[in-house]
Amino acid sequence: MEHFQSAYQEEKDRLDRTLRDIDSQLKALKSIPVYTGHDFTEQVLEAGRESHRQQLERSIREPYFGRLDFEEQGKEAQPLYIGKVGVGDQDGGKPVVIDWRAPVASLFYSFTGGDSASYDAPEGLIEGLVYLKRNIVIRKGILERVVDTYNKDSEGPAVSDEFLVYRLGENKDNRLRDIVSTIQAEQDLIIRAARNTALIIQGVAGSGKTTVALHRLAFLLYQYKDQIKAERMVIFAPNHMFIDYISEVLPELGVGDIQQSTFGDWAARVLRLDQAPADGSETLARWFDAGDLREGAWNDSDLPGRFKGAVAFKSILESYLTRVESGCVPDTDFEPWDGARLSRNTIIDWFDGEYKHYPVARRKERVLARIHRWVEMELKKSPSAAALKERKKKAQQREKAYAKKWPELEAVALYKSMFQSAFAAKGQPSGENDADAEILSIPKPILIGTNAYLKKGILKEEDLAALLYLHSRVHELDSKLTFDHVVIDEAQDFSPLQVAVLDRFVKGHSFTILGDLSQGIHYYKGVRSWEEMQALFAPEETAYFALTRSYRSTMEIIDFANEILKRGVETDLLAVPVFRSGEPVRLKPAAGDGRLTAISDALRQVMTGSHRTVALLTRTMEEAEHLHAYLNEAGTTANLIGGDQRQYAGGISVLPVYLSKGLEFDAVIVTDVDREHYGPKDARLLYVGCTRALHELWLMHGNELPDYVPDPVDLSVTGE
Ligand SMILES: Nc1ncnc2c1ncn2[C@@H]1O[C@H](COP(=O)(O)OP(=O)(O)OP(=O)(O)O)[C@@H](O)[C@H]1O
Repeated sequence: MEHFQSAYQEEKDRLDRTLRDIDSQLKALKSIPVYTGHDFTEQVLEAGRESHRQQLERSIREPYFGRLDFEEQGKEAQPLYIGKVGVGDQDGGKPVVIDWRAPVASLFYSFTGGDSASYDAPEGLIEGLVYLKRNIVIRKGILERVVDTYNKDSEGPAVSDEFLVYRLGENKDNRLRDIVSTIQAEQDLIIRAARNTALIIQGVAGSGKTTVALHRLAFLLYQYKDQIKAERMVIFAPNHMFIDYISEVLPELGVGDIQQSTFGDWAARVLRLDQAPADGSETLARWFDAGDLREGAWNDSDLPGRFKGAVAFKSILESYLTRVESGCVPDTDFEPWDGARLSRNTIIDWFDGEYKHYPVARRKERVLARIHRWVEMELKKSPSAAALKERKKKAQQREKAYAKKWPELEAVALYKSMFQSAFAAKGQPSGENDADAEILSIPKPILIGTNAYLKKGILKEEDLAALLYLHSRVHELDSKLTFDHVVIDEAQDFSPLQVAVLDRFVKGHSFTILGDLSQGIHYYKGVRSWEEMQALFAPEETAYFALTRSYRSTMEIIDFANEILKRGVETDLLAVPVFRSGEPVRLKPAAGDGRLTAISDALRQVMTGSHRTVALLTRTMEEAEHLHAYLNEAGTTANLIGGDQRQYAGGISVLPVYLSKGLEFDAVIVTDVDREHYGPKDARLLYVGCTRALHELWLMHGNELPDYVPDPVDLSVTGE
């Protein structure tokens, strides 16, 4: 007790000193008049002062969150205070607060007890001793809590989770938050991994994948500030509401300007499409409406998304491109007017010789420009002004007609013509060359289906990766469109071809790819194993990490969700809970006429707690609309969330379970947990729903529970 009191007093004194220091730095900065003139050097200095001012203003509210007493070999032990931003002392000398991303700060996260400690620094491995690791909670400049997680002098467990459990027990509002004060060693390894590697991370639900990815971006920007720019980094997320949900973490970490996009939106920008083709509503309905629609559609060759997302599809595109390239130059000489002739052989020499190293669209452009120059030279040889005029006119017409004989080399046009020629060739005697054979390997139903909608000018989400691949092969990539680093969240719903295409847009395979195969509910397009992604890279270009601890939910919820997985999906990817106990999971009947009343009763009971966010997860969109209307009528304010939702407002949300992926709520009520709604293949979907809950989980069930829902008597589940 005495120790804690003295620790508290010690930290309070230190905090007062730090705040005074920051305050006087701020005052000094503010006393310099803001420069508004045109001198460039002065403008740069002013921008530097402004960003320093902003940093200090953030620091003064919460200057640091941790302390580490470290004795570097051969030096004296000293306390290091670690914060979200580094603060130097008034004279720019010794740091008062160390940035959490600095090499020495990694000890704060990686040290888990023991006699010696070390960390990697630019100058090599630094070794020494850790005496104290302390968490310090400061809110609005006031010291709230001091918790020692390691003290060399005291007995007991080396590093305790007490502080982490305290943080996890808090209620959440409508945004994801930073975790700088409690990053775990396994997460820190990923955050600080080297830049030029494709990291592939399998993390169970709630293991912090999204959070870790965002912290990694902030780390990369700090560590490689001269080589990486925020605007050239991107995080791909599944939908706009999710982007809104994560939108505050990066600014909190002091890094803005990082692009956040869905794959569809980005593809539409690159391909200059008017609109991003989304998963069609009929696809979603087919896959997420309860019932038998999906039966018999689980083979890859029946699933267009799986077929078009496979790396094998890339070789089909390649061989089609080879065919297009070899047949690009029209099979006639070029005659700008009668009597003048440029032989096809000369044109082929240009196309296949001098310009060979350019992408094909550029080769075409160059050849046509050269032909034009040749025409101009020839025109100069005209015998009279009248002949010149006449020839010029003819040449213009014929150049235009000749250019038209070249194939159109835009991605969409190429893709369409590929399907058309495959369609036309089907049923004909076997292909004349290898290229034909490749194209003809497209399964018939996919060929017929795709050709039919392409003809109508429709594109689907499943076509985007192939279109981007074609685009990147025929055009030179605009450097404005390339990335320094790419994060793919919910990557289990990405296809290998999507990643292969992105690899063409990113420097040095600099990827962070995160997902959870147990949450692979977009089965019709996503990956089935991480090897599918790993195979895209050479072994030395990629690294695999697994996150198995789950931080979001209580032990009761995790045990329950794990059981669903064990029974419904054969998997060894089970979550290990942090020791945080809460309410038992509740199973309540809600069927027939009393269904809606039972659900709203459950909601009322849940709302008596201190929860700030509660979700009602229905099985389909239609049921969400229905339930929402019912609650509204009963005077309960709730937000209905649909597929095109752009913002997440918190409070009570009603949404279909498949849209809840990636989000979390203090309490979750899953409705209609019965065999009619959750068929044998829906265990993953129910798992996603259950793992959205932080503190409380209720399942409202009809008459017959699916086999994979555990018996309330087992586990710590209460039922009725
Ligand atoms: N080290 C940590 N300290 C405190 N909280 C953490 C830590 N790691 C994760 N969390 C919390 O756990 C929750 C889950 O994190 P996050 O959403 O990033 O996980 P995820 O793996 O992306 O989840 P899912 O796949 O289920 O969507 C968040 O509330 C996050 O703040």
